[in-house]
Amino acid sequence: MNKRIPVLEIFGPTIQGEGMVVGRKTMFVRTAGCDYSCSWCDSAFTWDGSSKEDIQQLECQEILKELKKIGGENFDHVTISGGNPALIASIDELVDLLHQHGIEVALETQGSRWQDWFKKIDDLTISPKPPSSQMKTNWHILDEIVERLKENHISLKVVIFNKSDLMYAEKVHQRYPGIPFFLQVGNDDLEEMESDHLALSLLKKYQWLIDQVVSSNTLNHVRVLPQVHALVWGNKRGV
Ligand SMILES: C[S@@+](CC[C@H](N)C(=O)[O-])C[C@H]1O[C@@H](n2cnc3c(N)ncnc32)[C@H](O)[C@@H]1O
Ligand SMILES: Nc1nc2[nH]cc(C(=O)O)c2c(=O)[nH]1
Ligand code: SF4
Ligand SMILES: [Mg+2]
Repeated sequence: MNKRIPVLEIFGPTIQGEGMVVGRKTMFVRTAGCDYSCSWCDSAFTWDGSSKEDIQQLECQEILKELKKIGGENFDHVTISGGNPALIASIDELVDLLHQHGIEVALETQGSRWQDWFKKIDDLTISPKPPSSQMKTNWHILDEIVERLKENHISLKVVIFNKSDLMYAEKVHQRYPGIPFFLQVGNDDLEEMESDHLALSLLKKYQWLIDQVVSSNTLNHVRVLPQVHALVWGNKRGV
């Protein structure tokens, strides 16, 4: 087994800008590689080859050292995202190491692959992909992942760009009614470098999404959120 983890960036402390622990002070570890290629991925550099020279193969001790170097004593929570961290078996050891140091661990993944170490994650977000992404959900795998995690602190988060994405979100929520459910504003302005312009357009999209959800009779026990980090810092990397 390869004990090293392909890491593209380590950053923070910042706040978790999305979903179930939004606002939580956290560090990020972003892994390289994804089994999907979503049309609107805001982290495409993790899988499209454009940053392949930045990938570092790190042991978990080295990751902890880098987290401490950047974050000092100013954090007690680490979010592992990607790419898809669920491709990497050796994250198991990283989760244990962080826990040994009193650090809580969150995970962002799309629900396409299972790892046994999911059971140890403190805040686990599963983000199945709607039609606008051009990806196809494997419902059998998703059913199994949700079933295995029913005792854990998990949530479902669907990014919304249009009405067919909303219909997909309704389907996901109806399929897993007991799981905390988040709808997230989609950002299709990934080239906008003027953060004020981006914030304005994202707020308009947030308003549209709220309007859609309040007028739905299937999306009742749900939460609607923007990507807070995109509102504050725009499309900047490493925040
Ligand atoms: C970059 S992904 C990495 C983790 C995992 N591959 C996944 O998709 O869940 C982290 C989160 O960002 C969301 N995301 C990616 N691109 C986005 C965009 N353009 N607008 C809004 N959310 C986006 C994903 O849906 C996911 O919830
Ligand atoms: N602040 C902040 N919050 C986030 N939540 C999920 C992120 C991700 O890219 O997975 C992300 C990110 O990149 N930055
Ligand atoms: S699954 Fe996540 S990282 Fe992979 S392409 Fe989609 S949004 Fe990007
Ligand atoms: Mg992101």
